[in-house]
Amino acid sequence: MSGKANPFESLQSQIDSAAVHLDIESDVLDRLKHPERVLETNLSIELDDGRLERFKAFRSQFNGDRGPYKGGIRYHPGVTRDEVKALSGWMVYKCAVVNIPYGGGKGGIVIDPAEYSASELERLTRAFATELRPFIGEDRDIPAPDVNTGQREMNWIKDTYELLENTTEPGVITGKAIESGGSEGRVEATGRSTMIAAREAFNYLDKPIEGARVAVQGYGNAGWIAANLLEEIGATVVAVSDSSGAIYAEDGFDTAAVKSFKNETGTVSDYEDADEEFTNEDLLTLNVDLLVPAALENAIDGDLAEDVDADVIAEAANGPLTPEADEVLTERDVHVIPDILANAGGVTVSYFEWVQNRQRFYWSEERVNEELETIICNAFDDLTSTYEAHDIENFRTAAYVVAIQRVVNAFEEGGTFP
Ligand SMILES: NC(=O)C1=CN([C@@H]2O[C@H](COP(=O)(O)OP(=O)(O)OC[C@H]3O[C@@H](n4cnc5c(N)ncnc54)[C@H](O)[C@@H]3O)[C@@H](O)[C@H]2O)C=CC1
Ligand SMILES: O=C(O)CCC(=O)C(=O)O
Repeated sequence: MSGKANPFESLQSQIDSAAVHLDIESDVLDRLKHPERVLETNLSIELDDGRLERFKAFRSQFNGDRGPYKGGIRYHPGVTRDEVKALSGWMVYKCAVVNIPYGGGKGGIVIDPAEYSASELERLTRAFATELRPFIGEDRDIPAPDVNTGQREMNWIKDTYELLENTTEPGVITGKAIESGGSEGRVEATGRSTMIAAREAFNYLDKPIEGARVAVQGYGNAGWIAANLLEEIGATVVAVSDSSGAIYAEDGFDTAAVKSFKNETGTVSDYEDADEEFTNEDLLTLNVDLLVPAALENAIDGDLAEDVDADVIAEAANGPLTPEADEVLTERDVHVIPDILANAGGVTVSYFEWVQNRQRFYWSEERVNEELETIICNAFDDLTSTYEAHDIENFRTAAYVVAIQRVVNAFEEGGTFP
């Protein structure tokens, strides 16, 4: 996690901004701002050289009013208890804004996975799955991938859970490999919803997406797919970055070629067809039509927001803007498509995966993408009609108004979503 803002306080401030537009009792509001429970555990595993090492891990279950807790597991040295709490809260409102029947959860292990072997990571992941076992289940809490985790880790968790429970329950986790019960389209889903949300926003704002100049911060699962699909619909991706630095091409990148280069070398820096290399800060303040932060929280704070030179920001990452940045950008008339909508494709296709697992009936990629398109477009329409009807200051607050109302309705109806 970069920057100084505490992401849990950012979440609470986003909820407060929306509550102004809603008629919610203060005790109910207070409940919406705190996790129901947080598991904190120490995982000791044997390293390849025989030593033991201890890793701190968390799982936060924020709110289950609309269904089982749902959300990814992150492996990163910057993971903290408050970060996991914030990420689990964002999941609650994300699932509500796209209207899928889940609450929100999130987990993390404090580790730089690049420093460990595959067998060490497997032992650690299986140890975490063993700790999580009593708290998860297809109707209880359903983890998924996030930063530095993917199909491999999800398969290890599923396998450990099923061995311990002596059952077959692929819906206990999503983001699995296809052969283990994963869904077509899940790997691409986060970047796909970012593209759809950006396309809808440009349409709403009467700006052409064809030829729009795009900068993407973070070239992992979410960022590279968003870049690739935006290129596919005619935008020009002029800048991309990862933790090693940023690169620029005036006429736009062949995003798939940059990805192949990153796969080979581990970074986007030194990519031969770039016009220039610069810093991540330069990328965030580049003159573009669309900026896509797709790395970590707090990428843009209030000071940096003064220098942002984009018309629209689509948040593929969770929490990339601080509340101060939001204030500055609203003032400057920069439209921000919030994370809880822009990156909701990931959890939406996780929902499709869970449905397919439970029915033991698997969909084509075409069907997955069509259903995803419908859900994200409907959510964008809900957002903009609320934005207009209540004369709300920005898209983020409008999204929270829609989402909070749905959570409160479920709570007041006295139980979980069917
Ligand atoms: N994977 C998923 O399904 C979903 C991911 N997200 C969010 O998207 C964001 C990225 O996640 P993934 O793409 O899955 O992770 P990832 O691990 O595949 O990629 C992260 C990328 O960010 C880069 N990065 C890290 N720090 C950076 C910095 N300071 N400046 C520039 N680049 C930096 C890394 O080098 C890497 O390219 C996170 O906020 C995550 O929570 C949100 C919804 C679903
Ligand atoms: O696929 C999921 O269940 C959750 C993905 C996730 O962690 C997120 O949307 O931030």
